[in-house]
Amino acid sequence: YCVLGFEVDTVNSVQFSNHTGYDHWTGQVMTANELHTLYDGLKLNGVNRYDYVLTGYTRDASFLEMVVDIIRELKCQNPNLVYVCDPVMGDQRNGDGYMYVPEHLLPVYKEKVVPVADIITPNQYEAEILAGKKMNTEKEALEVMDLLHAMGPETVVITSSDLPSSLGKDYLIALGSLRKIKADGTLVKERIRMEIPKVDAVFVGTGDLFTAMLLAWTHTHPNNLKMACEKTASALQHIVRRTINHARGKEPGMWVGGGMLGWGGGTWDGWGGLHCWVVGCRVGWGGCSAEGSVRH
Ligand SMILES: Nc1ncnc2c1ncn2[C@@H]1O[C@H](COP(=O)(O)OP(=O)(O)O)[C@@H](O)[C@H]1O
Ligand SMILES: Cc1ncc(COP(=O)(O)O)c(C=O)c1O
Repeated sequence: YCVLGFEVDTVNSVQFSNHTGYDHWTGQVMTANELHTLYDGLKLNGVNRYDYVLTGYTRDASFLEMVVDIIRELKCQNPNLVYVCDPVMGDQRNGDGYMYVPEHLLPVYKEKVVPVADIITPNQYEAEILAGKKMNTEKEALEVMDLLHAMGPETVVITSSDLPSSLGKDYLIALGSLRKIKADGTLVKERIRMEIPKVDAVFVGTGDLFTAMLLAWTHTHPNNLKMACEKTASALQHIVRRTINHARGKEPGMWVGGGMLGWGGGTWDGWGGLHCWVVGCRVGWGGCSAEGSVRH
């Protein structure tokens, strides 16, 4: 199907009853073999040419390694392919970080996946464990982003952090960094900081949604990370506000959960012709979350 002008092929990396923030969850984790089988089908039909690949939540190390093999092959098919990786591993609550996927995935992300990624979207905790360095100040955050660039990706966006905001404690900080070596050898560097008004609730799936939106907006604004991030954050802000209003009974007529969140204004039609492969979307029901939106 076609969303925001992208024709998207989705592959489940897991199929769970609900997201793992619930007390219980059941379902299947897809294996490397199963992914390979699907990819083989695409190859046999000669339809394995993509403009973008986006990966998210995964629990299986060999699956991740297979993703890397496939990315390499897809990049041979299309050298301009952009791989957008959300290294979904964990989060922090009240300053304490924790992993919600098996710990042995970290070295696979570090040594194999991040090096082939063009854009990565870790949260603060994920950025810190990938770089092996804490970020307590903005200066340290810039150093962490430089360490992540050195691992491979041209674009690093830290989707949320608890760095202090000059606007007060009701704002969360997101940071972005674009580091590009142009054909003539000059280094282009763009750093951005966004202060995002906090909604007093915990959302699951917003990181996934952020990554999907960033993919779409960096396509429209390939050399303007600020613009791409602003448009991404704007959509997120609309969606979390509508979600919380709905959850509190203030907004009628909208579905929450199961993949039917409304968009907060703007028209994104008519981009046409792009082909994108999303690995790692999830199907979930119930709760106050934005999870369906990742299926873009
Ligand atoms: N409580 C919140 N209030 C406002 N915006 C939020 C909130 N939680 C998440 N977001 C939005 O979702 C984006 C992704 O944040 P988050 O879900 O914390 O990332 P991750 O899932 O990678 O940890 C943020 O940049 C912000 O735009
Ligand atoms: C199945 C699944 N996918 C993805 C995520 C990541 O969610 P977020 O987008 O908030 O980082 C989680 C977090 O619990 C999850 O359980």
